[in-house]
Amino acid sequence: MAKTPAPAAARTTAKKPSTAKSAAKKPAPKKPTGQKAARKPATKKAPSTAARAVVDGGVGAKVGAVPPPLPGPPPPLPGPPPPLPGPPVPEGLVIPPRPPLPPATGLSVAPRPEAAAEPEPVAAPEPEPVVEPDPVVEPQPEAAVEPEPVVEHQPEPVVEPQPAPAPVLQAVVRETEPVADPETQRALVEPDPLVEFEQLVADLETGPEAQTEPEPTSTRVQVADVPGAPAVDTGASEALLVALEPDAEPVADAAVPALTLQAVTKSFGGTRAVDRIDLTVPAGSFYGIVGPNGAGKTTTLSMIAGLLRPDEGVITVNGIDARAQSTQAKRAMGVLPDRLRTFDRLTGRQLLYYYGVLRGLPSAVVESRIVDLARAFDLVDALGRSVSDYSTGMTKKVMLAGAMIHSPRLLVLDEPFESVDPVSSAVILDILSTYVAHGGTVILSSHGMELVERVCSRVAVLVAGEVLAEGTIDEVRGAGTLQERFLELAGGPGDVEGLEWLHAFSD
Ligand SMILES: Nc1ncnc2c1ncn2[C@@H]1O[C@H](COP(=O)(O)OP(=O)(O)OP(=O)(O)O)[C@@H](O)[C@H]1O
Repeated sequence: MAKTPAPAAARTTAKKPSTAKSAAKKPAPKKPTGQKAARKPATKKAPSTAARAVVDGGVGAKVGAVPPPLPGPPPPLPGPPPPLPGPPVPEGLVIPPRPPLPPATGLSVAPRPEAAAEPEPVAAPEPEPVVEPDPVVEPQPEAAVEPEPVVEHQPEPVVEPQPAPAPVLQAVVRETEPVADPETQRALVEPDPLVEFEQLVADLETGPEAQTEPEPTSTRVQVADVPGAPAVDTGASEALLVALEPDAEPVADAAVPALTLQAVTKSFGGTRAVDRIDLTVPAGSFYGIVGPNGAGKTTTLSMIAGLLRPDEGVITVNGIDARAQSTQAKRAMGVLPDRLRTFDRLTGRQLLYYYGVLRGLPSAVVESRIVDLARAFDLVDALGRSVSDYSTGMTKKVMLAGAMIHSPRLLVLDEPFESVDPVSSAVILDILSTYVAHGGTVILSSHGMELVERVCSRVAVLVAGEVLAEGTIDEVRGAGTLQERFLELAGGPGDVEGLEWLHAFSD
């Protein structure tokens, strides 16, 4: 097909893109299965004195040497275990007000039956059990202070009570460990403290307007069935949009772009991932970033989201310098990161609750929005399950829901439609389009040229870290399609010569 040159209107960089393809990214790390180590039997009975003597090879290990039963009352159970070691709380962390704990959640640190039965007399003094009936002497102090039962059973009561807000917070803090895992946290390759958790914690400082946000009167629209997919509640998306309509508070200056990047640069070692790019995303626009693998899309979006720090350049969000006033900038954003890193040992409901309360929303508002989001994203039946057991598409949907729950003005979405089924994609598109129509701004990356062409108002073509074309869809694609223009800018398909061996089958 003949290639049509881009119109002059499009801001198209004349330079020829590098034909060298960037190295493919490492495959996403396998999701943890969340299995726990098998517990050892909880009630391990202490052997009798004689039996211990046999086991220990002690002298006089004869059956007949079993002493008579103790005359006195049974020794008291060891006291309650020491308090649970608290998770490290980041400095400055302010835990939002929590609703009262539900009854019988198992969160209590009172001694559990297993812990009480656990006292294995490791080195109990044996000498005179009969003449020493004093129950104070008999209980083994080792068992009383042994921390093992506490540590071993600790995770269960935290995760089990699904609708309980308090366990959510506790589990969340504990789940910060994976964030520091170098295998799964590419963003942590550099010594940048701005990780997602910090971002969310910083959002605890959310202003009073969010704290006092009234419960939205979520007009539940009844299900308007999607043909062929009655399970998806598209009506919920409308109800959701009532709740998620971007903050009605007017921006100081409507002419202020939702997002700007000026000469933003990022290198990883010798790899210049983003090379002095300039972008302006008008408020209320649906903005697409496209580019081949390794072009720098994720790096760009991660810098916008505050997950990576630019080496150079300035990013503003609603006119706010994202570096100088990072908390305010982050408060205005909802982020779907490229890799589905999240606290996946929580259930979907817990995760969404966590997203909401860390954004400063009142508990009742969060719970109401969870209902709306779950219906819109077809996650109602999955809310009670651990996110680690979700499919990739389900995980993406619950994280997208979490990005929206505080109705931010700007959504930064890295490949939001990847792995999502067509029906859910249609619902998400519907939600996002209406969100933009109500004044919200979406910036997303995608490999779907047809989708970008259809839904985005503006697009930037990023190749080898540089913006080679930017403008409205019509400006960038010219007389052809966006796909044709993309291939022209990205250097066309790779060279398939040399693969003839593939056609000479090995069997
Ligand atoms: N943490 C990192 N450490 C080292 N190199 C990195 C890191 N992150 C990105 N890169 C490199 O930066 C370049 C841009 O990567 P990036 O992930 O931004 O591309 P992308 O356009 O999102 O690609 P894709 O379409 O495959 O998702 C690539 O060469 C990549 O290998």
